[in-house]
Amino acid sequence: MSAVAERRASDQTAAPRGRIDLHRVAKTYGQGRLAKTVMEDCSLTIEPGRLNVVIGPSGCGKSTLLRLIAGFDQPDAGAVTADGSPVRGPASDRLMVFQESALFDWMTVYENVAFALRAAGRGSRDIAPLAKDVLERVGLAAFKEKYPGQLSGGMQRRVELARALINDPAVMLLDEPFRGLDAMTRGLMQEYFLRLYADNPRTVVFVTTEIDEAILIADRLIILSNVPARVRWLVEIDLPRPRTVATLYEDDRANDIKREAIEVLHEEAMKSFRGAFRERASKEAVTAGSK
Ligand SMILES: Nc1ncnc2c1ncn2[C@@H]1O[C@H](COP(=O)(O)OP(=O)(O)OP(=O)(O)O)[C@@H](O)[C@H]1O
Repeated sequence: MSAVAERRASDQTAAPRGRIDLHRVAKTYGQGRLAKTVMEDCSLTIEPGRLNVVIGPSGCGKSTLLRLIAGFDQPDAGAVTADGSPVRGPASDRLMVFQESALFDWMTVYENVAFALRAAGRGSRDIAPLAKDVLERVGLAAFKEKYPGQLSGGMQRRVELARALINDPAVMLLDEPFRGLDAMTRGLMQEYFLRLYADNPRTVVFVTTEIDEAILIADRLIILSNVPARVRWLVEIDLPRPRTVATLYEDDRANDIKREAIEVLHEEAMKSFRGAFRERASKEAVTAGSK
């Protein structure tokens, strides 16, 4: 058993952690004429220990949803709770892995991974076996003395995953973690991620814009509407694991889910397109009127 999994197993008497509830959440950015309501009356329950994938039209509020759960932003109305307690700010129990690399360039891979535990006052003897374990799990044990700049994009993302995982958070929030990687590296990262998840299950909210990626990894697929975001469609992805891209291509149920999801996404994207068109037309009217 891995060092991280052992730590988790020793805590098995506790109730499962990592339940997230959003109750009628609203979020607006900006003020006055620049105000943009990104989320309105949005309710959602994320059950503990499941891999939830969130997908939706561009700019619909996917990152906002993660930021509210992480506690980086506060709702203007409604409530976000984690295990029944209001989310009032970031906590080590809810960790976010960002779209872009947030590694410290001046620290080695090992130092990056160990950083949060060191900052929390843990000693080297305590940290070393955990760091060794997570680095092995992401296939980077041989690279622990390298600096981020010496690694490929895929390797940097794996360091990010290791850095989040070593803290053993109840909830992991991943904001398009494989964005920008070439197709082959992305495929490998999905495999790494699924293996890591199988060994270290927990609540995951994973944002992606790729429907194939979503169906490959999800226990549950959540499609958000066009802005203001609400849950538009929620489906259990009850396909057997382990899954591979090749087996999903030939699976009727996977293809049905994909077809339906694409229809919903298309409808929502068209609303976004029409909304942007109307917004532009009304701005032009205001500009013309002020001349
Ligand atoms: N801090 C902010 N101030 C003003 N507007 C913001 C802010 N953060 C996000 N927005 C706007 O809110 C909307 C939703 O943003 P968000 O990043 O949550 O969407 P998204 O679905 O993750 O987008 P993408 O698919 O492009 O990653 C966008 O129009 C964005 O421009």
